[in-house]
Amino acid sequence: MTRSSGGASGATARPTDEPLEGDRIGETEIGANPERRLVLNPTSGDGDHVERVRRLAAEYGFPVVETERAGHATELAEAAAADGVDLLAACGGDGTVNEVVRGLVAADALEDVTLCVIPTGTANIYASGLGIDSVRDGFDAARRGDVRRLDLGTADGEPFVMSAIAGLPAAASVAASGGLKSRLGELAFAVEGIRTVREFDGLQASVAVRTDDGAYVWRGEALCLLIGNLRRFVGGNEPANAEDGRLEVTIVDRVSPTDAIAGAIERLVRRESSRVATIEATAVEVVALDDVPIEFSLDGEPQTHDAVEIGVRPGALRVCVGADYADRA
Ligand SMILES: Nc1ncnc2c1ncn2[C@@H]1O[C@H](COP(=O)(O)OP(=O)(O)OP(=O)(O)O)[C@@H](O)[C@H]1O
Repeated sequence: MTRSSGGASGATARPTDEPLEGDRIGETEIGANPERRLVLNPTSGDGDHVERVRRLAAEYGFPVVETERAGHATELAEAAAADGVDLLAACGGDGTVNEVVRGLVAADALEDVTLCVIPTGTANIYASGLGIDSVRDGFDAARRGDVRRLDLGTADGEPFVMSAIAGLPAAASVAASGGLKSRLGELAFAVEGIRTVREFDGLQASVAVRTDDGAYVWRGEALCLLIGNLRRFVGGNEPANAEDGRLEVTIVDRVSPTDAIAGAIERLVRRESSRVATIEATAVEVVALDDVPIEFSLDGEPQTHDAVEIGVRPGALRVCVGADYADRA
């Protein structure tokens, strides 16, 4: 079963000037003057955003807490939830958003805290899927308070907002340079993969996918496994629908080492082929078939699993979206 289109099945597109009843900050769930806080990763992107973000944060009424090390944004988000913050800004790239959401999950605060995203990372793929293309956009989205409930992916309970990928792109992601990543996003991982493809043995895995219509099991050697929540890997670069309670699962078969990368790139950015299967799933179980654990990238952050249960929590995350979000969903 192939995902039908970039449209929002289940999510109704609406004119951006029409208020979303019962969901606007200041009127209902968050209160007229929400307690705000901003978690700032000073090292994200090229790192030259700190002063500007601090200035805008003051203008928009966000007290700032700054991370001091990797993983710290999770602790700061947990603390924010414990302090009764209603509106929490994640300022950084996709990794920072992921860490902040981890903190909200750990604090069991997804219902109490609304996330907004201030993009200062390298790729900022999640922010761009929300219709937020600049730091100012992020603050404006928080001020407008157009809150959507977006699906949250999970891998053995660990959250991901954007994607979980395994195989060559994950293996190569460590090598992807910032500049290339910025220009090409996930594709950069595959481009960098040219350098590592000869050492990449393929992903020996069983992938059991649950769909609305039943189950699908794939076993074999994959070049990569791409699981998107907001991110779409096949059929164009538009964001996927993250309000449908589904994950878009793409399996790219291993092909001969020489044309593997060229083929993968073509398929990743353009269309499906006989070597690519795309399925809309509610759950995925991935098990390594050899004794090599599978390296995953959750929103760009590395993880290793012998076996992993990937699922989706429909509408679990309250997120401020940008003005043109509805057009993209
Ligand atoms: N103060 C800090 N010092 C060092 N590393 C940090 C600090 N704060 C956060 N980090 C780490 O920075 C890493 C990169 O952050 P992030 O993903 O947000 O930016 P990016 O890689 O530039 O952007 P993107 O993921 O959008 O390409 C994360 O793994 C995070 O753990």
